[in-house]
Amino acid sequence: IVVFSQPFLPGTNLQALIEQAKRPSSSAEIVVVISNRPGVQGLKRASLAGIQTRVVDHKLYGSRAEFDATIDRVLEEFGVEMVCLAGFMRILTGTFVKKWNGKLLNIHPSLLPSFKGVNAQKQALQAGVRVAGCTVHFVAEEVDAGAIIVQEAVPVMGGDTEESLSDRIREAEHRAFPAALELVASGAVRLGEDGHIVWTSNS
Ligand SMILES: Nc1nc2ccc(CNc3ccc(C(=O)NCCCC(=O)O)cc3)cc2c(=O)[nH]1
Repeated sequence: IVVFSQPFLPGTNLQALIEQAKRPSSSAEIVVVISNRPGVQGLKRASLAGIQTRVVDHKLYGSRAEFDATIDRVLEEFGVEMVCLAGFMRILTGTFVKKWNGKLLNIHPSLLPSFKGVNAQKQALQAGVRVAGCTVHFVAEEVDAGAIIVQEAVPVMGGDTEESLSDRIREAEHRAFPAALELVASGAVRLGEDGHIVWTSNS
């Protein structure tokens, strides 16, 4: 699998995936970590774990299509079969998403379909919900609308701030993303032709 990360994020979702893929029982192996910016925490974490890294700086490309095509070339170079987006905040083109349909996972810090887009935790607080959480989904062309693989709920506590709620959701993310990685890498779950999740019978 490969993971994309973003500079200001601590790369803790990537770290959770690195630790999961290291388990002997894991069906996954992280072969490369790609970042769209140099010098990010995720690249350091990957190197520490002995995983190859690449930087594809989106600012060097004239279009999204060229940026995505370069990422696709790196994925093919490493023989990647599945991609995990961890803090990757660039919207991917339809061409890329179609090619990797059913192989591209993303984690979002809300119980989709509620609170799509950026600052989902803040949206939850402003909506006054008492239950929040995270969602791992297959990436579809429409942002944050792909088929849901795993969700985990967390309580919203009185006095919660965007930071305290984000920290609680992040703990859930570190369980949900590795769980989803295994479900898809092991073949227990796949994306059906109709765009819905298919659970293999013996799972
Ligand atoms: N086509 C497709 N691509 C994605 C790329 C990243 C993520 C991660 N979650 C994301 C959700 C939202 C955004 C967003 O709105 N960023 C501000 C605009 C940045 C830009 O101009 O690129 C980015 C990533 C999800 C998707 C997705 O659901 N579908």
